[in-house]
Amino acid sequence: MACRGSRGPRVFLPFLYPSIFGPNGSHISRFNLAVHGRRHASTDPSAPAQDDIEYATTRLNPSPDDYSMPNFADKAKLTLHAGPGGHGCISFLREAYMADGPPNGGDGGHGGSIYIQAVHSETSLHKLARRKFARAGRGKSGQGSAKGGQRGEDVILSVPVGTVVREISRDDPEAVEEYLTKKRRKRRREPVAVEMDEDGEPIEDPDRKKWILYPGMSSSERKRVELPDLPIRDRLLKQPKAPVYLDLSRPTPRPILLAAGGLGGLGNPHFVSKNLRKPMFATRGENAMTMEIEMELKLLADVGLVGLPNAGKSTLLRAVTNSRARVGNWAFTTLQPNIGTVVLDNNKGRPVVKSFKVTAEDVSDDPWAEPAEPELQQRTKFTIADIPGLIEGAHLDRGLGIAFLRHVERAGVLAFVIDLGNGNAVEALKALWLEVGLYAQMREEEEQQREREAAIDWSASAGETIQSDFWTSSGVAKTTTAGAGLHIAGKPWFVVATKGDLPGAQENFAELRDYLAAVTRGDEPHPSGVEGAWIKDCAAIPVSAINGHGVDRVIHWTVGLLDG
Ligand SMILES: Nc1nc2c(ncn2[C@@H]2O[C@H](COP(=O)(O)OP(=O)(O)OP(=O)(O)O)[C@@H](O)[C@H]2O)c(=O)[nH]1
Ligand SMILES: [Mg+2]
Repeated sequence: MACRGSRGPRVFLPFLYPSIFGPNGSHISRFNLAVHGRRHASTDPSAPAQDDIEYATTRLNPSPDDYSMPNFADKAKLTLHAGPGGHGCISFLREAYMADGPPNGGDGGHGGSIYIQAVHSETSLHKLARRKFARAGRGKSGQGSAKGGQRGEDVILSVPVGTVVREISRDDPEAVEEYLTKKRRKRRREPVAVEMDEDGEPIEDPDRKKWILYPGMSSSERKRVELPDLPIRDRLLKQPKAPVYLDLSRPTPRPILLAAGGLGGLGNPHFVSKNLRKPMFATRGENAMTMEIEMELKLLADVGLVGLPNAGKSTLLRAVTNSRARVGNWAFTTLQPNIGTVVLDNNKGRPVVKSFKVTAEDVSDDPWAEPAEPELQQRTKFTIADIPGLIEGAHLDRGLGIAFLRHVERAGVLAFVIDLGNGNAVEALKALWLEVGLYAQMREEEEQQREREAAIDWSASAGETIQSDFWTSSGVAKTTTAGAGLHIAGKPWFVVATKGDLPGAQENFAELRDYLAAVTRGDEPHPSGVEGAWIKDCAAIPVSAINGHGVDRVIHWTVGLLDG
């Protein structure tokens, strides 16, 4: 696969091509040795320092202002207001020669609900983060001539695949009402004294507030009117059980309910009985729930690049993809994650790199359907996430902290990008793994805490509500904690030893390679120190991303790990 835009200076780097040149360097020609000696012998005082090497401005060595930075947010907090129901109507048929017609008040419309859907077309939460709240439509009230009110408009929040949704709090006035009504009804069956308020006045039945009385009634009529028991109504949609926790790691074929709208009130024809032919009342629409949610996007790339600041991660991303990530010779050039796509088939259907992935395609339209049998599919591309650099002590919130690691947490493969021209590569790798290990530990503790909290049932009507259980029944499962730290340390990983063109890179690389061989043999512990971590084949691939040298091997190696 040809590297994109590899038009740097013609530097010959034999150690980037070990398959052509034997380990003893026997095939290196005199000319090559001369070039090599001039560029890499760090002991040579005439060797140019890193900053002295002039690189032409190319796609891989762009000027710092040649980049694209789409809007991006990986966190959002929203307050959801479901729509309240419209009121029922009190009305009677009036026609010529029919002065006293039957009741014909329409029912109120139901309030709109709020749903969430994970779609591939969204890549960021910035639109929702700006919005702060989402409000579904209110149901319209019913009208005369048996005209039902219009339903409130539903709201569907479209979020990127990889979003985790957590409920922070909810206020469901109807659930509280339902609970109190049940309690009151139970008490009414037992003879009790009428409840009095502080002034000794009898407390008005709270159920009365749920009725609308005919506006033409006098106040004495209002006091005398006998209201029936509130009808028990079936909910169209059950509120999801608290606390909502959704891990939308796959596109959802249908929107998932977050907050159901209130039911519309009933018009007066519903209350006609043998004894009451002209009911002068209707019911009010239900109040709707308010819910506060927090969303967190964990990008779903196949490969995650982890490295110290200024290591060359963004340059590597540019070299293997069409990304226009910002590159600059200073730390923290990248401030938000970049995703690039490596195309393996040149978009012509003919594979350049053969790769297969196991898919359990979520094409089924039914979220409750059994997951489909996995099948083998030709992989035509894979994605790489480049995140801001980590510095030593990032877990203590130094630099930009370790929060960005959430974007590589779900990657299938981790690629540690290490600058061969900047200090000992082995030490750099250990420092990075330390931060990654601490991050994994922190996430696992958070997860356990959340599970403990979820086990406590705070709701009054515990176990009574039925949820729309998409997340549990369809396999979009809650994240389960693996053994301590293993959910990241258990992933396949490799090292991309970059800036191979710099002086001293070769010795540094040789030390790194020996160290990784020892880790693979089991002579050295895994750099994270986690027991049982992945050490099947720890490799280091030397590249010079700025020249596009060696980057094809990164692609082949990654594909091997993804397929493995
Ligand atoms: N000599 C040489 N320089 C390189 C190579 N790759 C990247 N650089 C330079 O290293 C500097 C940093 O590169 P970036 O790609 O921005 O590094 P980064 O890891 O993304 O940095 P942050 O985003 O700050 O974490 C730039 O000046 C690049 O031109 C390489 O292979 N050889
Ligand atoms: Mg960068």
